[in-house]
Amino acid sequence: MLVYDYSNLIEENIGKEGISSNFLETNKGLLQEIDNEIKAKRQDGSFGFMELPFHQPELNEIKKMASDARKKWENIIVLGIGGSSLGAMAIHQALHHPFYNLLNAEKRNGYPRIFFMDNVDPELVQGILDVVDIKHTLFLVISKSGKTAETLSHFLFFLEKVRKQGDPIKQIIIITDPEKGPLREIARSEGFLTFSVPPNVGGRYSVLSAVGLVPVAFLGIDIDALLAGAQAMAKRCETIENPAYLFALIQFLFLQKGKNIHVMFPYAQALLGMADWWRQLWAESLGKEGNGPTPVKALGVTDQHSQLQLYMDGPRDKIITFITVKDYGNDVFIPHSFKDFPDLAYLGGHTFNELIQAEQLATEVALTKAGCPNGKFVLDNIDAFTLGEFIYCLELATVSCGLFMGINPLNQPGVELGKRYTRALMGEPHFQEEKREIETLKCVHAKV
Ligand SMILES: O=P(O)(O)OC[C@H]1O[C@H](O)[C@H](O)[C@@H](O)[C@@H]1O
Repeated sequence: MLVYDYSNLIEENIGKEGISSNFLETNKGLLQEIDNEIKAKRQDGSFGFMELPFHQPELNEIKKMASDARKKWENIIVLGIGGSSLGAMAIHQALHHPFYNLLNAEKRNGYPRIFFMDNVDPELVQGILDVVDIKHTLFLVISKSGKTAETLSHFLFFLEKVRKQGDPIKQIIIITDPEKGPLREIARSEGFLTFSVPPNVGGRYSVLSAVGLVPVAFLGIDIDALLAGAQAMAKRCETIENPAYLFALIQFLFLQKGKNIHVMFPYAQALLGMADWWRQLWAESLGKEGNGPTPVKALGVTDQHSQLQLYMDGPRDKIITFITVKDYGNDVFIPHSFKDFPDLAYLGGHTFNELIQAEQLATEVALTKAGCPNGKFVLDNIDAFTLGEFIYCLELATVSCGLFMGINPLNQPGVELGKRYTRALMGEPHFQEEKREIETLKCVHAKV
């Protein structure tokens, strides 16, 4: 069971930088208000992501399709960006192999290799053709809006290749809004197989919909367990003192104290993708109206040797959240050699599990001693159930934090403007006004 430990955020442990130990009492009224608002928004359908663990009309179809088709394909290429790829990428990385992006060269236990095309760098687009054989590749085209330029460009590029070398009807699956958007229309007219993203679930909250479930089902990941974990967390969140609300409230209280850099620091290589997924969720949801925390991802132990000096001794503008794992599942001993060298001898006979745990605890205690607020999510192990708990917890925490801050955690007006400018620059005729704005923008060109 996922636990959120906030001991080192309390004054008694951390000193004057911390929050008072009766912060829960003091904020009970506020928590109750937010809880009421969340329940109302769930009821009126605004927070559609809260239904995903319980309501999956396409679940059986996803499972059947994935189990029938996965042995057939050598490769899966996901064409999607942001919320349409980060979640599946994170789950895959967490449950399959921490080096998934390096080791994609081989099929894993008979399941397809997976590639996430989440950039339009021409090197990447062209480069994938050296690695996969188009004839043996299934494409998952994922876009909630169906309008994202990056995803549509990839779609056009690969569709042409498939038309020449394969069969688009067999090789392309579209995941998009059930009714509207160009991808839905194209799927209808071309007859592509589709799955739906519920209209009331925004991209970055969609990992537990077909957006995340379809790609990971193809890899043999237990999507029932993923949803069961999310359900279990949702049940825990029926009472006010739950990990999601407390995490959100604490981040909010520290934000008010000027700690506007929020660091997610997993001590597990496999969870780096989860920190990346959370980074989008937190940044796009909470960066609004001139306010908001800057989410940073770090990796234990790697970043002890890169970022920790700054966290420990730099400006007091950070709150750190470790993610720790009790059982890594795969333990490895450090051999006894060079017993006469004290610098090596003490390591021999320990496991790497012990070493990573010791390094995490050492960092935690050092940060606490230095007065740097730090909390932690404690995971028993890394499995589909725990990831489901974690995902739901952080999604709920994100909207809660947004409500504490008094902003809308569901929109992303800043990103939308950039998307419109891209379309204007690429010649989309409906975006003439944006084109004029770009042309008339009086920028000072200061260059050396
Ligand atoms: O799923 P799509 O509609 O293609 O959107 C993909 C991504 O586009 C933008 O960057 C949004 O800010 C993200 O929240 C979204 O996940």
